Amino acid sequence: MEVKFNHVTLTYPNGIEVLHDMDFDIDDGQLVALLGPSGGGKSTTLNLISGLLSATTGNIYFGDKDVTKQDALERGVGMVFQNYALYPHMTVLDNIIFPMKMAKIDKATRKQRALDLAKLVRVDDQITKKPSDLSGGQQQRVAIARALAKSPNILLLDEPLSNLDARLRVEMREEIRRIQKETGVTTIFVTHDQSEAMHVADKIMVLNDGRIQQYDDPQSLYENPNNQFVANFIGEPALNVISAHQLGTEVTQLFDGNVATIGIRAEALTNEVKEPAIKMQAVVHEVLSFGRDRQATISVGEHQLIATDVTTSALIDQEMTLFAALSGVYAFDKDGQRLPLRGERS
Ligand SMILES: Nc1ncnc2c1ncn2[C@@H]1O[C@H](COP(=O)(O)OP(=O)(O)OP(=O)(O)O)[C@@H](O)[C@H]1O
Repeated sequence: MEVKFNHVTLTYPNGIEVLHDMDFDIDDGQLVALLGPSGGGKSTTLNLISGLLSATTGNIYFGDKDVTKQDALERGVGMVFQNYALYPHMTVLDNIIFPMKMAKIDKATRKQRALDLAKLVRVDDQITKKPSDLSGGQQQRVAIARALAKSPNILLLDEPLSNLDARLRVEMREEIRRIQKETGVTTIFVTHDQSEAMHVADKIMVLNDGRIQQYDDPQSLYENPNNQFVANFIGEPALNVISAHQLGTEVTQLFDGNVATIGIRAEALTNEVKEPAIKMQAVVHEVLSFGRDRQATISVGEHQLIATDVTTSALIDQEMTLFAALSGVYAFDKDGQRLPLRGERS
């Protein structure tokens, strides 16, 4: 089911507007991540979609239907929370059956559907166990099956992986993607972990200060960030940021507008010529190798940078010329808005 926000705002009872002019469409069948730092507005946005919160102004649509005034039950959403919230005294199967029992779906139908869902989320060999006998990942699978029990219009996941250890997180994010693709249910997923969002989502909405910073597919967010916030938030290691005056007009004149800072991706920086590239005088302090990865620490004037494509042949502690491939170099104005390369503005 398509979700549409039409100029939605939310003001909490304390009078503070925390979401400003949210205007977006989520296509039917997509997996969308709401990504941003703490306090950015992710949970508030999710709760507006679920109906747990009501929009202060603006309208929310599911497909062609205006659901702005509907509560969570009427909207038919399935929700999964970070703490699973399974019923501890019920078996896995009964946990999945429970919402269908409440909805008075007949016994045989609900049992068959619960068995099908247990199979879908791959806990069909665990159905007689209690939640406490399952691993965190298995509990989360059951929580997803339970949320899908009533065939929701939309599936909402609030930081579903944050209680799992690193290895399980990677496994479960692939599982969420698989389950979502198999069911085709439009799914919205809250996370503060950029790598999680980049791996699972068809599109990512980056939220900060209650505003959409950018809403795009993962590759475009990485390659073409709208502003300094998005460029900083997406990518590991974080973007290198250098003041414009450090690099001089030779670099700033490549861009249209008043350049305040330049951002350089760690993998764009190299000691071997890459064209087209900008040049800078730098000192390489150290090049460390970690298996197939490398990481160099560098200074350019007063700025400390991290580079992942500097070879071990670089001179250490001596000034040398480094190159930054233009595809990984972004210019920002004083407000952090991205400036285009000269002649690139459409
Ligand atoms: N019940 C509330 N009353 C007043 N302000 C609130 C309430 N809940 C959240 N806020 C404020 O709304 C803003 C957005 O919060 P929200 O919880 O949506 O952010 P978030 O991105 O989900 O953060 P987190 O990752 O920490 O959960 C914050 O400034 C927060 O302080």
